[in-house]
Amino acid sequence: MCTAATYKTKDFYFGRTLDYEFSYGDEITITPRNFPFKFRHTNECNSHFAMIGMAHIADGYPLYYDAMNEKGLCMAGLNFVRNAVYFEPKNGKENIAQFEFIPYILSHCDSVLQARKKLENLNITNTQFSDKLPCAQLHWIISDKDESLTVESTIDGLKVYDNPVGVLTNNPPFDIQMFMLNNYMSLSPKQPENNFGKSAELTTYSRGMGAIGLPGDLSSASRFAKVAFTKLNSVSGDSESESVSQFFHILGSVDQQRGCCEVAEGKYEITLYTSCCNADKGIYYYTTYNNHQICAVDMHKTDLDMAELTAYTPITEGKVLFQN
Ligand SMILES: C[C@H](CCC(=O)NCCS(=O)(=O)O)[C@H]1CC[C@H]2[C@@H]3[C@H](O)C[C@@H]4C[C@H](O)CC[C@]4(C)[C@H]3C[C@H](O)[C@]12C
Repeated sequence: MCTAATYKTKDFYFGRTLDYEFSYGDEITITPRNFPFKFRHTNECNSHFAMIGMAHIADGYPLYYDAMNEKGLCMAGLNFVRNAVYFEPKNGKENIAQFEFIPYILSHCDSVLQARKKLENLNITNTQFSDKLPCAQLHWIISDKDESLTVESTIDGLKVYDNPVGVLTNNPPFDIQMFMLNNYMSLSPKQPENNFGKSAELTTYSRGMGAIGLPGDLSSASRFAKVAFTKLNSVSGDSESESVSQFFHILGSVDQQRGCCEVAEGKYEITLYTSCCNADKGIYYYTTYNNHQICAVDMHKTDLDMAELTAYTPITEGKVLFQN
């Protein structure tokens, strides 16, 4: 399972948890402006916006899971198993292979508005990166400081939804996830009033009772409601450290601990990493399952006019800071 969220203070933040039972070999990858993107079915692009994000690099190509570009446009792919359908290339369409979708949008678009235009004529194709890497079944969130979209390629074609809550998890399809939020509209960070019945003498015996009914399990529908409630009610200072700290707390509300989600005999899905992009500053923050120290890579500390990728292996072991 995975969860993505946005957050706005002085700057705009975007990130995701990557929940899975194994890693493909992830690297924080900077694609500079002159890296040649040889798209499979459309014109190659040798000069474009630079981007940074988490990717698996295969044959020198950045297979991004989530990323932002230098203009502050952000995007993440999350599992959408059994619902994602990709098509053969179609005449008259901009045909983009599933694995090219993040690089294509982030190299060409400076905003969600521009991405929306690109999506009007886009067909996500079932072209595999290689025999060893079949198509991942995903749907996507595309965000900037002003708005978010959800993109789903299904049997009915490409669907583009406004995403007013700025969150995404996995199944069911996005319109159903949004509809199910109706069930939670009476939840509140404030203590509840007794609306149950006048004759029942009910008291608030604990703090936090306004959100009783907010799900806490790890299913995708439950994480959607949990993280949306947490994000929409989040309060923090607007400094970089307060904002980043709060962002990790928002996604921490749907963190997956080893042992709670068994996917095969003795195999468990865990939060392999959590990312937080400062989309205004081009900084990619992350933590990993065993490293809670927030680490960061700043895209502007590399030469963005190069043609070669720069990759950083995530620091996966944490250190305890003894004070005595
Ligand atoms: C496994 C990841 C999604 C995690 C997730 O959503 N888990 C939820 C599990 S569940 O549904 O709720 O059961 C996805 C996100 C991005 C994916 C990767 C990216 O799409 C880039 C390439 C694409 C290639 O086609 C396959 C390898 C790959 C390197 C993908 C491997 C894997 O499918 C990734 C890493």
